[in-house]
Amino acid sequence: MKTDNFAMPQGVDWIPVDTALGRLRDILQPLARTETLATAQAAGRVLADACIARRSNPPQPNSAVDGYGFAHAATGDGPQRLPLVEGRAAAGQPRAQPVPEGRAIRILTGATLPEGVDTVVLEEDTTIDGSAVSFDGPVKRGSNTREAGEDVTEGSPALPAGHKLRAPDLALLSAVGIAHVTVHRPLRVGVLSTGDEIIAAPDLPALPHQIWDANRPMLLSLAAGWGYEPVDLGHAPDSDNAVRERLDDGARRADVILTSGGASAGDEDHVSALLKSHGTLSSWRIALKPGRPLALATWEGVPVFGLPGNPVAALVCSLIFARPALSLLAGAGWTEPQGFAVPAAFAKRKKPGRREYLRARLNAEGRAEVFASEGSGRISGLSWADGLVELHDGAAEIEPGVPVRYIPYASFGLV
Ligand SMILES: Nc1nc2c(c(=O)[nH]1)N[C@H]1C(S)=C(S)[C@@H](COP(=O)(O)OP(=O)(O)OC[C@H]3O[C@@H](n4cnc5c(N)ncnc54)[C@H](O)[C@@H]3O)O[C@H]1N2
Ligand code: MOO
Repeated sequence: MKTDNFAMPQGVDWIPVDTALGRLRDILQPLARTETLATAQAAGRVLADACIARRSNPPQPNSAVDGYGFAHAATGDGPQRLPLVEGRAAAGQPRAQPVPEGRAIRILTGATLPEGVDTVVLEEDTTIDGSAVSFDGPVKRGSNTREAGEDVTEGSPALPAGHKLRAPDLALLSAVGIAHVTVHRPLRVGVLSTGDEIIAAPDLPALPHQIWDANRPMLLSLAAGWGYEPVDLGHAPDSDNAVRERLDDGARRADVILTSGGASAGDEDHVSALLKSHGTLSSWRIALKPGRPLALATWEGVPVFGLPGNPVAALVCSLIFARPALSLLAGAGWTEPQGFAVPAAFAKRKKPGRREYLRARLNAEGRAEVFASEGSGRISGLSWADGLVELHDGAAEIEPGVPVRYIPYASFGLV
């Protein structure tokens, strides 16, 4: 981190979402640990260095189709008839002898163009009579061929540092001869739940006043889905010592810690209290619904995101704040979710002052419908939804048909 705390400038009270995001982006820096992996094993990892093409793709000019190759110079308008040379050129079986001007050769897709061939005519556009191929001219010079390096040239960057490797990237790197890549080590994301009412797992008995931990499995799974190493820090009751012990454990085993619960300023909000007494807490009151309280701190130098306890707020805060922040820490840079304007299937009057995220999904007409309740404890709405509708900070009068910004879960890397 560039500074050891997340303090907002003096006088900032309710923090607009964009200000909070800008602040996080300024404060956080990538963690430097890297390792070298075989390209084939590196899917999901983030490149620490640019990958420079060891050779061009394609390495040599070749044919894009099955057909007949020849020198363009010997052809013209109208019917063409070129005698065929013996043999053929096929992928992996290059032809050593040149093709004389005025003659043609049988050539297959992917075959290196033999010397003397710069143009290929598609098999379906030809007729063969004995030892000659006929077709209608004119044929464009270079047609149905692929130039050496037309895709990637040797020595050029095939992929930049910070790129997260996906399946197609393994194809590209392999094609240009890159067998090993230097990648960031996966970010270790510690997840801790807090609260006296929380029972660690649903296979344990719970009294009526107790609830099973819903946030921890959700956050661990989010971290894993984003390509990080989830580190389960368990659950701590509302006691300074218990929370302290878990945070110490987290600082040893994780690069960043997500806690949930105890983030606001109530009597039992031990996470805030403890982080504050440790000296590096900034409690951000964000102009956001749901997810108003967000505690940001460092514990033994490890960034801690104190997410609100309500599961809906915990998820929204994770998607909006933790996701881009973790991406930056992991070396993949800041990320913005991709949203789409779609007509609303609902009506809502919104007051100015807070940005709102509504649990949403697209109906059969491609309109965004929203979950019946905005209650921050209504976990079922998170499962009902396939994404979020984002309502900007100002006032809004939404009627059915009015365009709204819909962000699918998939745009948040939530699958
Ligand atoms: N006086 C005020 N009270 C509250 C405010 C406020 O600004 N002033 N903000 C409200 C909002 S908004 C939220 S969100 C919550 C956030 O509170 P905490 O982060 O301190 O969370 P808790 O009080 O510990 O829990 C809130 C709620 O969530 C349940 N919970 C907590 N952890 C889990 C878990 N792991 N799995 C399932 N459910 C969990 C907890 O039982 C509570 O019902 O504060 C409001 N109050
Ligand atoms: O963050 Mo709270 O859940 O907005 O309601």
